[in-house]
Amino acid sequence: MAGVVGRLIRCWCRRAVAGRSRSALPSGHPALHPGCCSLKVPALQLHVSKTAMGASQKDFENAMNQVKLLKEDPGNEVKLKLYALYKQATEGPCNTPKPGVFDLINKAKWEAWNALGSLPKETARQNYVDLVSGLSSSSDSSSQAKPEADRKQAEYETVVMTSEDGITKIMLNRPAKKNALTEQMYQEIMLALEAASKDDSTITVLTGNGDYYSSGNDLTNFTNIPPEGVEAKAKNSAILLRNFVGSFIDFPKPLVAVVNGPAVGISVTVLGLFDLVYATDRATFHTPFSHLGQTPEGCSSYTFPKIMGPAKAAEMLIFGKKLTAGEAYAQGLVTEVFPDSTFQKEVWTRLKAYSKLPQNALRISKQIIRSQEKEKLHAVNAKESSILQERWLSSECMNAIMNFFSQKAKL
Ligand SMILES: CCCCCCCCCC/C=C\CC(=O)SCCNC(=O)CCNC(=O)[C@H](O)C(C)(C)COP(=O)(O)OP(=O)(O)OC[C@H]1O[C@@H](n2cnc3c(N)ncnc32)[C@H](O)[C@@H]1OP(=O)(O)O
Repeated sequence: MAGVVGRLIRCWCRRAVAGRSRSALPSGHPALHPGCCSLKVPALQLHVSKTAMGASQKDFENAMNQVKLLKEDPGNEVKLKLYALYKQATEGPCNTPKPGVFDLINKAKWEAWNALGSLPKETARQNYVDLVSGLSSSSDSSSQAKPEADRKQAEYETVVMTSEDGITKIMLNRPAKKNALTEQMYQEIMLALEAASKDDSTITVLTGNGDYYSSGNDLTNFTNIPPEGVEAKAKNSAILLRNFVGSFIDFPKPLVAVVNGPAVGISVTVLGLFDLVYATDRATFHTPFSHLGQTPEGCSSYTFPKIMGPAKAAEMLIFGKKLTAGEAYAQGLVTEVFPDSTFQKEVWTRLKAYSKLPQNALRISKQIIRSQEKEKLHAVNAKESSILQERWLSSECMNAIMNFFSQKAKL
């Protein structure tokens, strides 16, 4: 553990001495880079959508996220199209000098972009959204060819995904670490939610294995600093956080938290985006953000004051007051509390009964309720993530993380 503390201190000092290092994200398209495969560049036949100029900035951002979740490599030709449309949509017509004849990769990218001529930004944005939507549906249909049960579990190491009786259960599975959320786990939860949104189940459940629901963000996430530096890490983490919370905001089916024990940090804040929260009476709800030099996420800066009123939300989110399950119920964060001895039995009996209700009616009712707020929630998510990106670089945050590891090292 002393090693971890040492690494943290070195990273922090490097940042202080070296000043601001640049982002690890390459310029150009955020997710796909045609340069890594073959260099054949076909003539680009760009399809101009019937609904040109209809895609909003949010549709565009969703499509960019969708690209990251594609299960199959779409190939060089498509990647070049995506790259070109992305550049056209964000920067307009190609405005950079043509790369030299031996700079094959950048030349291919430049030619793809340049081929779009003066295509309006809005049309490029719409074409990008259309192209991604086509890719997502074909990647879904090809993955459906595999037996669902095999496909589901084989993809995950940190969560267990099962489907039974119309209920898909996503179980956080690092009980020895109190289900602290590693970067891999954030990714796997997003993938699992994506799969659950498309499977034939009626209800999706998130729960934890062991005595904890989750102890929140795994603090060792702060110690894996890439060579690009701590700022690049913070930037990538803010993108990860935003995508993670976004997948709860956009989840289309009834989503239930089965809170089997204490919950900390981000595992608490996203509860405001669930449709039902069932808790054992052993559960507690704790958001020690200020203690960690951090600020609220998971849209809690918006959902908590709405759910429990600003005064109680402030006690939790600003001052880090830990709530018992009974208190969380009284404040509207929890739907119902069950005695620990009968928790699993009672909750699953209830959920099995709910899962027999007409599937489409449940889904549509959820969407009516949530759609009123979606735009707002995405805006709050973006703001919270960008504030945290700055916070993670603060000495308050770094010192708090070092304290956690120093305490452990002393034990
Ligand atoms: C810049 C990079 C960021 C990248 C992240 C991307 C997106 C993140 C966005 C969210 C940001 C923050 C939101 C939050 O979630 S803040 C809350 C963070 N969580 C905590 O502060 C909890 C820390 N843990 C504890 O206080 C205690 O462990 C506990 C949960 C109260 C349990 O105490 P205990 O005595 O019952 O058990 P303990 O022996 O401590 O734990 C068993 C082992 O598990 C390890 N562990 C538990 N929780 C965490 C954790 N959150 N991170 C890392 N490790 C954790 C603990 O260290 C023990 O390990 P070991 O057996 O000693 O090896």
